[in-house]
Amino acid sequence: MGFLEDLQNEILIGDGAMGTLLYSHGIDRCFEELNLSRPDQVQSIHEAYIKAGARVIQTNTYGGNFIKLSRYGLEDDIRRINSKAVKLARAAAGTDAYVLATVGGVRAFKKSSHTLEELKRSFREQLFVLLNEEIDGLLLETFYDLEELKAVLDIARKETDLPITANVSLHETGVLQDGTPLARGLRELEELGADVVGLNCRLGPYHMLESLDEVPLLDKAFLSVYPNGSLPSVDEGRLVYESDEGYFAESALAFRDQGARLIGGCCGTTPKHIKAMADAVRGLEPIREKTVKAKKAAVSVQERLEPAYPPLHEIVKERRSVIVELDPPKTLGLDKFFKGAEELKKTGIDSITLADNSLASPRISNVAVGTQLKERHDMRPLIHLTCRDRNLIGLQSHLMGLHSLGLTDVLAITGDPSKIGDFPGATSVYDLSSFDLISLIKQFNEGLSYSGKALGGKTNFTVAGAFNPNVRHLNKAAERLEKKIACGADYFISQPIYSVKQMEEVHDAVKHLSAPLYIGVMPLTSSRNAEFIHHEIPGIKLSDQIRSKMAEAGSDPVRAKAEGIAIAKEIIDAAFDLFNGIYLITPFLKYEYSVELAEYIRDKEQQRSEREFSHVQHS
Ligand SMILES: Cc1cc2nc3c(=O)[nH]c(=O)nc-3n(C[C@H](O)[C@H](O)[C@H](O)COP(=O)(O)OP(=O)(O)OC[C@H]3O[C@@H](n4cnc5c(N)ncnc54)[C@H](O)[C@@H]3O)c2cc1C
Ligand code: MET
Ligand SMILES: [Zn+2]
Repeated sequence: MGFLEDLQNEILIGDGAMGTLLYSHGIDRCFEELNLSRPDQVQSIHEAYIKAGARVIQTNTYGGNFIKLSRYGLEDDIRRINSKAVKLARAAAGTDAYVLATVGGVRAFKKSSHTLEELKRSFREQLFVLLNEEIDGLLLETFYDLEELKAVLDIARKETDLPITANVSLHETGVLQDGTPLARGLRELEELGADVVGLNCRLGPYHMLESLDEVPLLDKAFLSVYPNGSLPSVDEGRLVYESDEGYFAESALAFRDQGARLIGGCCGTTPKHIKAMADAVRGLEPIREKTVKAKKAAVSVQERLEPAYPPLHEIVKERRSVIVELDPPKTLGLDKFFKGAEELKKTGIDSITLADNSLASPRISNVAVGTQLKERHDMRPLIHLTCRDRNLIGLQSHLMGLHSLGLTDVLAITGDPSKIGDFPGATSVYDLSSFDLISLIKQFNEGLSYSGKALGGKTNFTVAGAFNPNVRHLNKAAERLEKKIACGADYFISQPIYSVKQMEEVHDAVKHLSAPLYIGVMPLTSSRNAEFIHHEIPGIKLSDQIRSKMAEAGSDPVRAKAEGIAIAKEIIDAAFDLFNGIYLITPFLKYEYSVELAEYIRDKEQQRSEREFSHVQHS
């Protein structure tokens, strides 16, 4: 008989964890390398599981791919590690158990961490080694990312007729990370040729049972389930799992009732758990019919509310649009800030943009300031949102908070690293990249959290991405914008530009993009300010002419301001025919600069329309 033939008629018990068991024995390094350095230890764990009643064991190859092994400098040992792993499992199994060769998922919650092509290369290499050894099937496990699992499954299915088990992992009950309901995800895996499909890791029996409630028996594929021992807790810095075997015996019976035919354990489980499950289901037939529980009343996803304002990316496609960065102060007083905001409001600008602790130094929260601008000053705030200061939990909480306050305009950025700011020792979080953050916000607009959980409503954010043209290869910077558009960016806002020539080059580099760009203009305030920007801001070079104009103004603040404004106006003149959107950056809260430039743009635009109007009348 073979693995799949046995599953036709009976419930097979799988093994339990390898990694956490080794860890509980005090081993805290690359577990797969132990196949070479401590083969006895790996084999004795396999033997302990078989003795406990496991009839299906898995090789110690979970992280045996190029991407994971190269983290330990073991990329040259991929073949040896995987091939030895199969030999150890085979030696332990004899004819008492089937040996499945394990291939573990790589992507955790960041899609952008590895491209699909990198993943495929890495898996292909590992699969090639495993399939050349004496195995009874493959076990693809711990895949949070369905796209990744489908890619591996597709490769494997084309390479072998051996049975393939494909297990996904969930952050939330019943739903995959991208929002796909579990039942649908498993069906897709079955259609791609998986012989056994199911769940492993991350959740304990309780949440796995809840998840399986909504999964019917499939046409061809059998169901598998490998729960974790429990949620982990931390004991003196070490992760520990606590659950008793009695609970696992009950759970095994409940898994059988849900239609599972291959039942094992994942992180935190031990031979004791496996024995309890094997004893519990021994002699029991698998169920052959299952009534799927009526779906819990779907969370009523309200239709997306209309945003309070027309989206900036639509406005700027139609007409001239000015947005002004006026940063929340670094100290407590806000009088000058709101005075500046009121003055800017009179110029008719479309929005005030609020930095998120720019240059990695703390400023008054832009959400607090933005809410006051909106509520008390009837102005439209655009909130910068960095990945530096908040982890994946904080970012999602922040987004829900912004939504509840009606702050729907956001600029999603990576954020300057902490080491350049006032607190260089502070952690730069970077759980997400700017690309991931843009995708996350768009996922919120679809009513789903990062883990695919329903948010009970849809947000209506519009998302800007940052554009830094002050780099060596402008075409590479433009490629990043294309990638940001693919993630969902609606428009872009650029760093300041200081030369007409650069303005034209930028226009050439972005004119093919579907998303509009607000071009950055920041007036110089003094010769020292100009010299600082020229010498110390990476990528920005001012022309000799600009620097000498600022130098000639000397230390007279009135003359320096006049020069700074005059230079900015020249840049604005050059921008006028190339970009509808202008982003004025206020230097050091000196709002009078931005007010004067915003008035200049408004008047220039007005004169232009009057000219066009009279031209139409006379023609
Ligand atoms: C309009 C605007 C507003 C900003 N507001 C803030 C703010 O409020 N708070 C704050 O902390 N920072 C702010 N910044 C700075 C910004 O976070 C950093 O400049 C950032 O690292 C680059 O923008 P990004 O976040 O889109 O980075 P990404 O495009 O995600 O780039 C990430 C990393 O790749 C590098 N990179 C980008 N393009 C290239 C390229 N072509 N070649 C090589 N390397 C490249 C970047 O230097 C960066 O380290 C702002 C920038 C802009 C343009
Ligand atoms: C991280 S999920 C578990 C991987 C593998 N099956 C192990 O037990 O070590
Ligand atoms: Zn696990």
